[in-house]
Amino acid sequence: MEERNKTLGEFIIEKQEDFRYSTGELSRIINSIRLAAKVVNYKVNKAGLVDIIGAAGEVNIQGEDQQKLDVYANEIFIQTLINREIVCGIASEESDDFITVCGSDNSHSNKYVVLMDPLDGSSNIDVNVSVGTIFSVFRRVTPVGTPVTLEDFLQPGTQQVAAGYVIYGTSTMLVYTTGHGVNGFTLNPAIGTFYLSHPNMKFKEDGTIYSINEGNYVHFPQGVKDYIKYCQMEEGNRPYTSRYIGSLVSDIHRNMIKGGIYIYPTSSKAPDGKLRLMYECNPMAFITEQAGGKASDGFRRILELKPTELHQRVPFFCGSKKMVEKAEEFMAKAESNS
Ligand SMILES: O=P(O)(O)OC[C@H]1O[C@](O)(COP(=O)(O)O)[C@@H](O)[C@@H]1O
Ligand SMILES: [Mg+2]
Ligand SMILES: [Mg+2]
Repeated sequence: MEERNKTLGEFIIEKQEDFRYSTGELSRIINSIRLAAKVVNYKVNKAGLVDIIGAAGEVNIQGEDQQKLDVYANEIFIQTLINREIVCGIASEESDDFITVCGSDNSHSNKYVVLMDPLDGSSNIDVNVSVGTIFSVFRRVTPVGTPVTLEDFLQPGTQQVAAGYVIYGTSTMLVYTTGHGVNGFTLNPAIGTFYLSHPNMKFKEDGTIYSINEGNYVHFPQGVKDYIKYCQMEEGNRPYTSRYIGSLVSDIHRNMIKGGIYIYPTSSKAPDGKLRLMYECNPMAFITEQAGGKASDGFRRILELKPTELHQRVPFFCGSKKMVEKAEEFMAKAESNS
């Protein structure tokens, strides 16, 4: 069958042997994410019609006003994973603590935990701009048959067995890796099937797009200010193009296809940065590296950071390898001059 016409289901069955742990559980997790994404997509596409825009009236553990779609997406993904009894634990941006999934036989027999940002880009919901979902999968480290512990979640990103994102944009796509490259599937809404539309996705080694919220310029570290000025200088293929959607998934997806860098640095307003290591930076870093790009906190490889808290934030530099390396040069130079 022509590669592009392959469905996600056919792809998973064929690649079964590619999974780092060739077990049906991992493919069933990806399939469950697919099913939940279709349900969320239905609402996202009709947000204005079905009154799922606006604030839900609660503040989440991040101290952010939860949007109705944050809450809805969180419930759909969590319930789907629980009902299909394929994971032993779930952590979410929208849930204070991790969720233990013991199974109907109370056996805690499953081997994988899923961490997720159920709705990424919340500020875009009310203005009809693309949003996403991000997920990360680890194999538990405590004994199967016992309740999961925080230790099963707080693993360095290098231990991920799968990671992916859904982008609810001009089309809905599921992009994921199991450690053997990155593949993108586009939903055909007429029949509700995802088709392999972007096989073996790769980051261009260099690029001319930089994505950063320049409104915070005055609050940025000197190295970031110096890199922004570098991007804006008239020299060679610069000035670069500035593109910032305000949805991590969308900005990184575009930069992967066109070449570019996304930066969410520390600032006097966000001393650790804004993005969360466990369910935003780790999964996007795994995908980025699998696509030949680079992801760091400006100094250290994201995937090697040892997590200490479920919702911890880190600075995030992610994208085309040469662009991230150039930004890291400016960070190191500013550090040595300080
Ligand atoms: O509005 P800011 O501060 O530039 O932050 C935008 C960033 O915040 C986020 O929306 C954070 O994700 P959530 O929407 O899941 O909280 C990213 O998707 C996006 O890149
Ligand atoms: Mg997010
Ligand atoms: Mg979110």
